[in-house]
Amino acid sequence: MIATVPADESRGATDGESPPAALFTKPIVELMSVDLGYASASVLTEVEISIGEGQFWCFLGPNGEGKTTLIKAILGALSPRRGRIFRNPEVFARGRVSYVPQRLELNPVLPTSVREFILTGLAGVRTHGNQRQSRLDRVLEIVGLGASRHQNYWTLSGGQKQRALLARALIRDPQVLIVDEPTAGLDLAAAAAVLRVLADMHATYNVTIVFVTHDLAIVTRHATHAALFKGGAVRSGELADVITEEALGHTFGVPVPVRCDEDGRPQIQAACS
Ligand SMILES: Nc1ncnc2c1ncn2[C@@H]1O[C@H](COP(=O)(O)OP(=O)(O)OP(=O)(O)O)[C@@H](O)[C@H]1O
Repeated sequence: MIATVPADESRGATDGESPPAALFTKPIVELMSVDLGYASASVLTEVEISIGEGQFWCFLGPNGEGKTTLIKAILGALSPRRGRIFRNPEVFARGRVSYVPQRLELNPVLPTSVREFILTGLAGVRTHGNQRQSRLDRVLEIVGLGASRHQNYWTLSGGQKQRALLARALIRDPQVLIVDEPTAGLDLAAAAAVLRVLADMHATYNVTIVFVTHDLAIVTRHATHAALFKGGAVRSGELADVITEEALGHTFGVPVPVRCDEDGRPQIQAACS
């Protein structure tokens, strides 16, 4: 696990007993006593969350509780009404954060091949020589859309569109990938394909993942950390500290039986009768 230090402390250790400096990575993003809202409407208050390098976060909670609002604040698209947000400049200033939205608001009348669509993800990224092509080939292979590269994006199935959206995010070579309900509405195989890509990005390339989902099975299987959204409050931290019967019951208003496996990882017990 990667420990975090407050944003204003410098990296590295000075005494011989300390762990390697790499363990003291600054947070990618940290919110301190942050309030968020729109016009006169308050959505979240007193948010405290610290997202570190290589962590896999799941944001979980009923509809309309502020998950997307927090993502907007993390991305800098919504200013806090109160409190402070630290964004690690080594990550944010270099454009190494990719966001996959829930839906894409584009005009379907525009003819766009899958290839052209994915390449729009390189906007603002300097590439040299044949880097664009090699990046494109790589992400098409990762998401399994190589054979569809010349197809019209708008004729793809829902699952394929979701994978193209993911490829458009991956082509920036992100250090942080923020995905808003990428498996919603997908069949089991399509959802599994998207999840495989995210899990592989996390495990193989140490990409930090922030994943909004309503699926508890995904949370207990993949997350290292979780944030629960309810009534304007966010409860965040390591998975075992957050995914408890008490916290899930409070968040969803129904009992959710939780047991821990031998590694202390929370598991949701199936509700079979
Ligand atoms: N641009 C906006 N202007 C005003 N209110 C907004 C705006 N965007 C969101 N809201 C409101 O903020 C609240 C939180 O919305 P948000 O989209 O963050 O919730 P969410 O947890 O992501 O929901 P869902 O699970 O349905 O995607 C809702 O009451 C919503 O109506």
